[in-house]
Amino acid sequence: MNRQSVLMEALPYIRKFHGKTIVIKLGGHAMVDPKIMNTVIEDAVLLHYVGMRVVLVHGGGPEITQKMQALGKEPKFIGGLRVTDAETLEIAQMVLAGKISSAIVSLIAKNGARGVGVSGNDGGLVIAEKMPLKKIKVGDHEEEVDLGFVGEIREINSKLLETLLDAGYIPVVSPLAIDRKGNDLNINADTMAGEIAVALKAFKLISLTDVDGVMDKDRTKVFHRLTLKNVDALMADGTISGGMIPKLEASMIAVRHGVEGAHIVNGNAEHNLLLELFTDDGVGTMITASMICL
Ligand SMILES: Nc1ncnc2c1ncn2[C@@H]1O[C@H](COP(=O)(O)OP(=O)(O)O)[C@@H](O)[C@H]1O
Ligand SMILES: CC(=O)N[C@@H](CCC(=O)OP(=O)(O)O)C(=O)O
Repeated sequence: MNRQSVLMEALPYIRKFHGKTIVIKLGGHAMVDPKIMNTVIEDAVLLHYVGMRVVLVHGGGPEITQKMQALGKEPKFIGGLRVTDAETLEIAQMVLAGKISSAIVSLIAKNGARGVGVSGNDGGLVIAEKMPLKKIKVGDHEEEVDLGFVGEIREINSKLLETLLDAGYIPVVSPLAIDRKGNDLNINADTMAGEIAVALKAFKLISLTDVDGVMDKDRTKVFHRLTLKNVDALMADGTISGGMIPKLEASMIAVRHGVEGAHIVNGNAEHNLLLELFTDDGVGTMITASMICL
């Protein structure tokens, strides 16, 4: 394709997205290579400069896991959620709000825009409650397990984010929350991104991860377009597992509540964010309420 066609393909999208809110979730597995991470932030800053209201929500699961292991703690996940004791919560706070958020804000500055790191507990942004006991299958019976300091979101007060966006900042949100008594809770970053997209009435929710999109059971084929009904079926037949579960649950919540499209994209290839948004075919998986013709 010549340069002119590339531009002509992108321009209608640039016009359509102007002034719209986009929530981009940076998965921990998509933040491994510093060079690619820089191109992701470069793209996010470009979206900001073409007039989109960009909110970044970051993860950091792999780095929390690494720190836990270095301290001799064994990480445990149930349904894609980390079992979080008091010490693990402290590690999560240090890694997420202390390190990753600050690094992203600096990268935004290097790319010529202004980012502000906020955690779910800043300004009462995310109010959650401790998650109730989860039922899991052990052999032929069910057991109830306590996930510890993991939160279930009850309320998002998006005013803080709107204020930052109105003032021209790119908010960088860490997946932590507080309960109504001010106790800290760990939140899955996909869930956080989905709920924030709903609260901000975002146009798009983009999840950058380490796979090319939602794949079939033997992981040979990527589904480029899925409806809510398709996702339900893939969840039910066991095609979806591990970290993809909260990602797709969050995508479904977002789309059910008015977000036009939730996208799962490989963040480990340069400029995939732009290719997904500004080309007709995209590169990852787009989830919509029903099949739409482009
Ligand atoms: N059907 C599926 N298609 C693609 N990936 C899947 C699927 N089911 C489970 N996964 C897993 O989900 C992972 C992405 O989730 P996760 O590890 O939590 O990423 P992130 O840290 O980017 O949020 C993939 O690396 C893959 O192992
Ligand atoms: C409750 C829960 O699971 N919290 C996550 C928060 C970070 C996260 O979600 O990071 P990724 O997006 O990289 O997976 C955790 O502790 O790993």
